[in-house]
Amino acid sequence: MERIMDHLAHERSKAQFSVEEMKIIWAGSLHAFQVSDRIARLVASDPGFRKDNRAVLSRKELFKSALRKAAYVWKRINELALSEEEASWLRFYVDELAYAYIHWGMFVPAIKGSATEEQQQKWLPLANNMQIIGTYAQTELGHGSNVRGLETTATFDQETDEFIIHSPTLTSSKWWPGGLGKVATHAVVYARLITDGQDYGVHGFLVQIRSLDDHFPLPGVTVGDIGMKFGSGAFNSIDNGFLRFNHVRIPRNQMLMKVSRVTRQGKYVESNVPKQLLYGAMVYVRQIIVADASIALSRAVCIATRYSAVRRQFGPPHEDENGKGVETQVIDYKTQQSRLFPLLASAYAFRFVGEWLKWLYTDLIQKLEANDFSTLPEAHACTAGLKSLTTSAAADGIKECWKLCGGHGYLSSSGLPELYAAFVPACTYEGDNIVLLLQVSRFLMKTISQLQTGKKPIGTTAYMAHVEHLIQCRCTVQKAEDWLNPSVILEAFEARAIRLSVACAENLTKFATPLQGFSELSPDLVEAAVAHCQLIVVSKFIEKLQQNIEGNGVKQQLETLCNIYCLNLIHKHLGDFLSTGSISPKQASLASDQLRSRYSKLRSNVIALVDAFNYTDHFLGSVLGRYDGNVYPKLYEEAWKDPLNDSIVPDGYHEYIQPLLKQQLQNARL
Ligand SMILES: CC(C)(COP(=O)(O)OP(=O)(O)OC[C@H]1O[C@@H](n2cnc3c(N)ncnc32)[C@H](O)[C@@H]1OP(=O)(O)O)[C@@H](O)C(=O)NCCC(=O)NCCSC(=O)/C=C/CC(=O)O
Ligand SMILES: Cc1cc2nc3c(=O)[nH]c(=O)nc-3n(C[C@H](O)[C@H](O)[C@H](O)COP(=O)(O)OP(=O)(O)OC[C@H]3O[C@@H](n4cnc5c(N)ncnc54)[C@H](O)[C@@H]3O)c2cc1C
Repeated sequence: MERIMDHLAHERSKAQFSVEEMKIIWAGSLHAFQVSDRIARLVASDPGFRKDNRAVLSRKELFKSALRKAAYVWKRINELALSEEEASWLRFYVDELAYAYIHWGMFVPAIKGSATEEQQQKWLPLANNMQIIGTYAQTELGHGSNVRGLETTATFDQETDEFIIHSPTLTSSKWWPGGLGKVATHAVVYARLITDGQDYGVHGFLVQIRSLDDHFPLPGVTVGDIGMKFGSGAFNSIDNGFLRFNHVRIPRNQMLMKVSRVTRQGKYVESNVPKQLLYGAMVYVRQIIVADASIALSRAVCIATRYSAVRRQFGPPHEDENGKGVETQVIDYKTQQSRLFPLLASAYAFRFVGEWLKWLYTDLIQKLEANDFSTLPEAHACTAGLKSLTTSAAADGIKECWKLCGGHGYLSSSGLPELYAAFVPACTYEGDNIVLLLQVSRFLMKTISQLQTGKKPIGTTAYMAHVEHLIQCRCTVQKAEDWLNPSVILEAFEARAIRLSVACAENLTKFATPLQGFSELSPDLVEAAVAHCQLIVVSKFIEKLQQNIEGNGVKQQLETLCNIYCLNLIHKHLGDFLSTGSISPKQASLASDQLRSRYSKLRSNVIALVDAFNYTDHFLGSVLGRYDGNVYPKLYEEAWKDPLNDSIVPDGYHEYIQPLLKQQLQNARL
């Protein structure tokens, strides 16, 4: 036991940089670090937030436990008079999915984004004080990605000045909204607005669904939970629900009227605000999900890295500090490094691109407030594309992390199965990842067609202004060290992205209609979108390194991580880089040489780099990822806690094992 604990301490002593300074870089600022650190410790030390028994609870127990915790969170927020920032850290570190997640994450943002000032004044205080609990009811049983295809209707009745909300078919039943099944009292419901016999398409409506007195569904409302979901724990603590309306009436002023409104006379009036703002809550949440992806991936990487330093298998005998022969740490296998270190680099890359996306979103909101809608298409493309790119990579990365931990990674007590089960639906919710990449490719094709009209591309597509150069330029790398030059890397990624996009644009002209072309070429369009989004991540990482980064050795570590992130992408997408002629086979081979050398450079710093995430053992929820590295005794202790070990002889022995053994013994004796 002592040896293992000493072992991680020894790893920490090898770090060539200031972990404390890196913690601040990871958190985003000294202030963010201090607040999050304080709240993380507060949660970890409060037995009311215990979560180590989640995997063995039944669905009903798990759900009730999540309700208890959500109520306790609210109590503590009020008792401690936490600020909004502190409260959101508290919810984050409690790490239990419950109705509050959708209430704060989507219901409140939907009201803020789509309701008029007057409506916000009425509804936001109710929501902010939890006098009502809300959900976001958009998806239907038959319609998820295709929002324009939603069937629920909201028909204006001029006589009573009300909308009649109705589910005309089974497929129009709302399906999936979180917190809807058993908890929410209100919902922002997306429905087709019909007035004067005309269908004006999908709009948002605020609908009360349960009584505030006895919690029963209101007349005309049928509501329930959609059933168990993938994995134990994870999303099963939340009541994703179904909802049907049978001619439910709501006052006209419960239509969210920022984008358009219906007058007392039933006239549909559009404002000067683009109708896409109705989808504003999705842009907001997609931006947050990018930050979530870096957190989910960094948690898994922290577990896999610490465990890889503790775990020893095979190898020439080494001597430990006491001169005793020991096996090789699995982290020293080059295969382990080539699977793990790019994930560590990705966690940092996603953190920084998430930071930038938050800035882009804040900038968008400021512009929208000033009636400047010019950056909305780019913000939509960036949030959609980066949500897709980072969640797919993080979900795959978490899965890889459990494999990196071998058999023990498959144990619930490793924390990895639940982390994976809780995170993998991020590839689907808030927009299926492929559907979102197709949105990016549409934006790219539009940008390319506008180049011919002389329109100057801006923001993340600014590189397209250099199309003539990027189409014919040759990568200048001649030796492995040349791959450490950020401008060389950037140009290779720009060349690959633009060449894939231009090839798609040219191929699209060969089809009878754009629709047919988009359909036939959609796999290529998705690849072009991925290349563009990877370029954004690469360029934002490089930009981060150009900032003033303080702390002994911190910048050097970030440079190595950035090199690994970029070179590993080249290695993974070599087909694209070679087929577009963005680099040559010889240069690809030099990139691999450089990548191997970066792994060796990073090796002694990896434990400190995951320590910089500053995750408490409570938040990590993993025996394998414990800070002290004391894995084996704790695994043994955890095994004893399983309910199956409550009794020596298992329940069922007398019914099923004993008679079987007896029968077989008798048969043998005959
Ligand atoms: C697939 C989508 C994006 C739209 O497809 P489509 O029908 O082709 O286009 P539209 O006619 O709707 O759009 C016209 C125009 O607007 C652009 N646009 C689309 N969305 C946005 C947006 N959010 N912001 C700004 N602009 C937008 C679009 O690109 C078109 O531009 P053009 O210039 O080409 O005309 C859409 O239907 C969609 O978003 N589908 C995904 C559905 C989804 O994400 N649902 C989320 C439900 S809530 C949820 O999942 C909650 C989960 C819980 C949790 O978060 O934990
Ligand atoms: C855990 C979880 C929580 C959720 N919470 C909510 C919530 O709170 N509120 C809410 O309203 N919704 C919620 N959803 C629903 C979610 O938003 C939808 O599942 C999502 O938008 C995808 O839609 P879908 O499930 O209908 O998939 P589909 O659109 O049916 O996708 C199925 C397949 O078809 C492919 N596909 C679809 N369209 C195209 C296309 N045009 N081109 C190429 N391929 C295509 C997809 O790539 C996918 O492979 C939640 C979902 C999950 C899993």
